[in-house]
Amino acid sequence: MNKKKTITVALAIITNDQNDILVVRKKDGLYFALPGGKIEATETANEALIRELNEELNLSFNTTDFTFLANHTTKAANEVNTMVEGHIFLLNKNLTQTVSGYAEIEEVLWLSKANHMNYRLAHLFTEFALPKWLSETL
Ligand SMILES: Nc1nc2c([nH]c(=O)n2[C@H]2C[C@H](O)[C@@H](COP(=O)(O)OP(=O)(O)OP(=O)(O)O)O2)c(=O)[nH]1
Repeated sequence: MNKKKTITVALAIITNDQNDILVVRKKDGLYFALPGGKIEATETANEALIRELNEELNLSFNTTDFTFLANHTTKAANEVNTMVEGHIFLLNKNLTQTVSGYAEIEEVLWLSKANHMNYRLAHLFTEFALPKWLSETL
């Protein structure tokens, strides 16, 4: 039988004062996705998130800056025959600083309610974050 692989990731929903959401696109990636990445065996989801945000965006946070929202499992973006299990966290305050991408990040974008339909978004984003954001229940 063809058993699908599952990748476990920690992801952040980060907003600014305009209630835009921060999304990133990796080099060679087709989809914009929530920032974050794979959880290593030695760390909690929250610790992985802090590490990944530092590596990808050079942002420094404490674990208490985030509230855990939910786990959501769906089809992985950019990977064949793979599922992704996202541990999704919300940043407790709006981000006010300018953000740039580092390491494997090609593009960083503030997604607005006016422009989100113009971008190809990872399944996890469209299934989990988008409906909550649009209905203002984040
Ligand atoms: N960051 C992020 N990754 C996602 C989302 N949806 C989704 O399927 N993925 C997939 C894409 C990648 O296969 C995987 C995350 O891997 P990654 O490459 O960001 O993680 P990493 O930096 O720890 O990985 P590595 O390449 O160093 O091994 O999860 C999402 O919304 N955000």
